Amino acid sequence: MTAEVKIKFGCAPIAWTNDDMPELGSENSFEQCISEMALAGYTGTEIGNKYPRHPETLKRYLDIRGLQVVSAWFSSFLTTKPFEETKQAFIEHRDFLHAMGAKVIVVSEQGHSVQGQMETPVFKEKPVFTDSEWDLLTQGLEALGELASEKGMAIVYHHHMGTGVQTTAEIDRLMENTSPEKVSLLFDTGHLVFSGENPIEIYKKYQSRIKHIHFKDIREAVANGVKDNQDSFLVGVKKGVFTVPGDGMIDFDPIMKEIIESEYGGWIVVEAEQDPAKANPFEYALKARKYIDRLLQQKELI
Ligand SMILES: O=C1C[C@@H](O)[C@H](O)[C@@H](O)C1=O
Ligand SMILES: [Co+2]
Repeated sequence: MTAEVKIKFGCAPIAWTNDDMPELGSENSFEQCISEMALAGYTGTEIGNKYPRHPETLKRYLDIRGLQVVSAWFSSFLTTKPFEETKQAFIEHRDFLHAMGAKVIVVSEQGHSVQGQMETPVFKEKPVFTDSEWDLLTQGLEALGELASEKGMAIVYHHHMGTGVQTTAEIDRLMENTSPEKVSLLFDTGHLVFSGENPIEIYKKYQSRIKHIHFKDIREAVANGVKDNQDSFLVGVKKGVFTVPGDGMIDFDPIMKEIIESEYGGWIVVEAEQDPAKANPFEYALKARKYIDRLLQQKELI
């Protein structure tokens, strides 16, 4: 090794069983999922709906496979529900992740979100927050950030297709109106490129606040089709808009260069939801791991 790579690589279970559409991959078991992740060379995992929710039980399954919990998704409803409701659910989620040794908590605002709606065109009908909803969001996120820091953790905000924080302007507004001490950012390559944003620009601008990364690639023709046909986010996923890094339109080489130059020391999680009946999750997880290794080898980092 010629230089120190501080990045750790994890894999998301969504390629085996999709939490947004549990019928996708319902046949894949929890143990198959984590065994295949480990076999493909990952050391971290996020949490899916088949994972045991009891920390000691989950640890037993993961430890013997050399896996650790990196984070897990949390849906906030700061713009549509009383803060207390989000707060109670968040504390439960935080305490579980803390018991599992995770350092960051993925948060995404689902108030007015269309990401889970099968019939709603994702580009045309994504929500746009009003000024007062923005205030509820930014103040609520700062409060969640304070709750996270009570346990030495941080919240990482997940910009997402079909939500009120999707575009560059919306990410900018969120970052400008929240304190870096309380709200960090998750950088998801797939969502940025699908939305038409420039991932390098976002990475450069917010590298000091990016504490978690999701790597996914985009099948360009499918993404264009989703836009032209006015498909929903979920229909786009079923059609195969997402795939693993190295299999789509995104050039990860300059992205990896920025990440390495910024001395990023967190996790990069390969998260490429697609229909497991069409894209074997183990095969694709391995393909991504080999592609990432090739990128690091070209930079003489491994
Ligand atoms: O991080 C994520 C979690 C999923 O549930 C979501 O829909 C996916 O697209 C994603 O990026
Ligand atoms: Co993601």
